[in-house]
Amino acid sequence: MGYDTQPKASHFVDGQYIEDTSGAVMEVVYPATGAVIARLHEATPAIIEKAITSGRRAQAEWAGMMGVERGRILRRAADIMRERNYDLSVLETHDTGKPMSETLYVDATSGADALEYFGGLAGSLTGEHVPLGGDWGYTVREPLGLCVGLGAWNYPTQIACWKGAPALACGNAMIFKPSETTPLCALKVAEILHEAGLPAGLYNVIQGAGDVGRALVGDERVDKVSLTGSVPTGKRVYASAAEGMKHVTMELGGKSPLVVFEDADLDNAVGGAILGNFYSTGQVCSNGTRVFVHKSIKEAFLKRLAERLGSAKIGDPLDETVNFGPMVSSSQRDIVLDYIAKGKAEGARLVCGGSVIAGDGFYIQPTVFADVTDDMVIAREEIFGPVMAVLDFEDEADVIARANNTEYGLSAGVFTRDISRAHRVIGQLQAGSCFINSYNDAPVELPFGGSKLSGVGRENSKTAIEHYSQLKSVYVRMGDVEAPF
Ligand SMILES: NC(=O)c1ccc[n+]([C@@H]2O[C@H](COP(=O)([O-])OP(=O)(O)OC[C@H]3O[C@@H](n4cnc5c(N)ncnc54)[C@H](O)[C@@H]3O)[C@@H](O)[C@H]2O)c1
Ligand SMILES: O=CCc1c[nH]cn1
Repeated sequence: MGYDTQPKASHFVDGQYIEDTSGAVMEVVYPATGAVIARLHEATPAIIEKAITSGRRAQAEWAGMMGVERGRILRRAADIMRERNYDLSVLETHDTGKPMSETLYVDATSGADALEYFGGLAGSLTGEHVPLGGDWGYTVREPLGLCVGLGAWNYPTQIACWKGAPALACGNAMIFKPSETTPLCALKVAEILHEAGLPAGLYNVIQGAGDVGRALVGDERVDKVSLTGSVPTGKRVYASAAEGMKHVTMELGGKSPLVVFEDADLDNAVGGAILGNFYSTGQVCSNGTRVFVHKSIKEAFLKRLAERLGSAKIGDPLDETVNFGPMVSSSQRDIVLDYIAKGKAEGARLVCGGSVIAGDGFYIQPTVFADVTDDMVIAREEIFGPVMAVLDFEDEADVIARANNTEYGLSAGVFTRDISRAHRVIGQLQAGSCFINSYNDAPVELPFGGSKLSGVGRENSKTAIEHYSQLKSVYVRMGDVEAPF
């Protein structure tokens, strides 16, 4: 069948596509060519109001349904997503520029995993019985109410599902606002959920940039906000949510360390560094962009890395043999080019890449800097593009201290054949999502999220249930009440 990149309308609210052409025009640009592939409108106050009122109305009934019934709908949506994986992957590629060699295996499939996993859990979200001598108590797990999801542009389908699936499983409604850069995929998630039987109003998608997000976060009828985005946005959204004492999940940025010891399997370590720096053209929050390599193997590591980067197939992301696509936008590419210039100016050694690739799309070469020192800007700030910084180390305690010397704490990885060292080092690294002899795996069964400035709360796994529900405690007295007077 194939999806049209121009959706029927900009927003999906109360079970149907709706439009309000008085909202500012948003042009959707295909990163591989620079062509405009859709025109949408930002949500107006009227659209925002409809999303909130329909969400609240629908949530009250949804919360009263049995968990297994809610779960059945989510699992049906997962099946539909898997059936439509090809078309969803083509759309994801148009939205983001990520190559089909990735989107076919990661995006809708990861979204379907979340729907399936939380659909499976929905029937088991119970409280507990607490014996209290002659009396007893019990807890009831209740939904939070109306949740708002705010998405980043790197994984539009995955983010829409990672937030929507646990929210709905717990009996909440969700209004999801995708990134203004990649607004197309979440509309398909909403369509599929409703096709699977989700009652109207429970998963509304509305479009817009920061202003629309701000209006949602500031509305007193919203009970929870889950943001995937940058640290500066996270600080603003967290502060605004705090005004209304709303629940929050913050999935923010990082500058994560990947430590390669001298006994590591070299090709596996190089593979991990490639996955942690160049997958999705480097636009992954958890990327291990500070690669600490033991001095004794540094040159061998760099040689093998340069060889393997030489075989990257850069090009049309719709060609399934291509494995490195464009950046999401020209402005993001400019940010990355600016960092590359800073790396050169600060005296880092450019091992490979460093330039744009001529043409209409937003391509840039996979770039590796060596001899990077801790104080350089490219070792301190999140670049969110295909730029790897390789730093030397010789001592375990020293590299742990240097790896932790950052305000971020999203991810960390270690490559070594010494299993004791692997666990000892990971145990001391300050990060929420860690990897041993691997990098960037994000299965739905494991919690995902950061510490320090990288975030609050966790997505995925049973832990996410804690972030989309709350417990009511009930004390039951079996005898008479003894009052003092
Ligand atoms: N930890 C994670 O899971 C994760 C995953 C993907 C991306 N990220 C991070 O996201 C960033 C890149 O994405 P981005 O550029 O889209 O992030 P961003 O912070 O610019 O925007 C994120 C979302 O917040 C919205 N927004 C912006 N200002 C707002 C405000 N004041 N109130 C409410 N909403 C507002 C945007 O419209 C967008 O939908 C990187 O820092 C990356 O590390 C984190
Ligand atoms: O971009 C961050 C979320 C993520 C990590 N791996 C896959 N998705």
